[in-house]
Amino acid sequence: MGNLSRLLKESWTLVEEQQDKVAGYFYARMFLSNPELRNLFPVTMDVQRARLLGALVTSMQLVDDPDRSDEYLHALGRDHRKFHVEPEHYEVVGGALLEALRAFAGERWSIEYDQAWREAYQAISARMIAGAATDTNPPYWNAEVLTHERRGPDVAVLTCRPLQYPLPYRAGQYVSVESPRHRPRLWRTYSIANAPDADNTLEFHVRAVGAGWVSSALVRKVRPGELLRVAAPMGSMTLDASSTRDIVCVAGGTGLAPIKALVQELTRYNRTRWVHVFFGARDRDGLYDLDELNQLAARYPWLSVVPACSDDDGFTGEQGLVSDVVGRYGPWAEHDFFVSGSAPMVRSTLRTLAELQVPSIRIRYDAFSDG
Ligand SMILES: NC(=O)C1=CN([C@@H]2O[C@H](COP(=O)(O)OP(=O)(O)OC[C@H]3O[C@@H](n4cnc5c(N)ncnc54)[C@H](O)[C@@H]3O)[C@@H](O)[C@H]2O)C=CC1
Repeated sequence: MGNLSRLLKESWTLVEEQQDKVAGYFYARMFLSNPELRNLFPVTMDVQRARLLGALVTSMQLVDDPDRSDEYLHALGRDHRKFHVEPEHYEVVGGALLEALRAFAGERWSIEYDQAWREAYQAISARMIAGAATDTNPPYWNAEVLTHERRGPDVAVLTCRPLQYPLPYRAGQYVSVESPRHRPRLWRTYSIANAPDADNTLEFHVRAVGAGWVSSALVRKVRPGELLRVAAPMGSMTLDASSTRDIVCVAGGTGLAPIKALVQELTRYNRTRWVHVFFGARDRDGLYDLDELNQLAARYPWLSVVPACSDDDGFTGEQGLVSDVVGRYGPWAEHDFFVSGSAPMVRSTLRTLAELQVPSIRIRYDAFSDG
């Protein structure tokens, strides 16, 4: 670990347990010094509160890994154009962040820590600003909802189409989505569940969970004909067309979305790579897209699908967490992996794969937040 990243981690431990208060103070400072910034944020701040601070801290942790962070931060800068963020706003956010950290770290805060956060923030914001500046696309796309299908009490599969410009993306990537009618200024990330196609349709798989405000609106309120806003694509869980390795996809719940897009892309050119999809859900109803996956498997001989239920004794297929089920098959040492689901599901799957000696360089996944 480099010195900068050590200083950041060390100083973060001074405030980590008071994150909520740090976030509250951070926003208060920001809005006090620049009241016009308040309009960039949702009316109700509950959900937003931990977001910006959380994203800043995650970005800080990437400072040691310029290759990974460059691509990520350029994309994040492009994505932030949807908030109408201007370069000068970055300075205000940086100032408020430092004030909040200083206020809560107390006497143990040092000049060294102060400089480390300044330096890291400067590097991050420069890359985000550069990413935004080179983007010639609109800050977001207005997209009309075409179809909306409930697949169980909490899950919906919906499709939409950008109105004016096509949205360029790669299969496996994700975008932020806003419903201006039902949840103005609240954005939540979803993977696009289909590969890019000529009619520019985008498919999303959404589960309404707990405090997930945007997700509950997308499942329960949004109807065909309404407009959504969709921001710039992000994420690196994409296919390497030059690889000749066979593929294993591990999906938990609606984490199936990007896997479905990857499989669809493979149907266009794959002849030689075996593709195994493990699809885990709590119960049979949670296997909301299994019929379509089975139809694809019937049509493409290189595709196999293994469904698994973790909380359904009556299910006759595989039982258990999908992260364990994948470990019962194999051997997997020569495969490319794609993993998608909740953060705990991704962590458990990575542990299983590490035990099976799968080199981490062959595993692709994107960190995803719920909301
Ligand atoms: N909607 C989308 O476009 C995308 C969603 N995601 C994420 O996927 C998740 C899907 O959530 P739900 O559908 O509610 O799935 P869920 O929480 O019901 O889990 C489905 C299955 O995932 C596995 N799993 C869950 N927790 C696990 C753990 N701690 N260890 C090992 N395996 C575990 C189990 O096999 C379980 O049956 C969400 O966290 C969402 O953010 C990820 C990528 C895209």
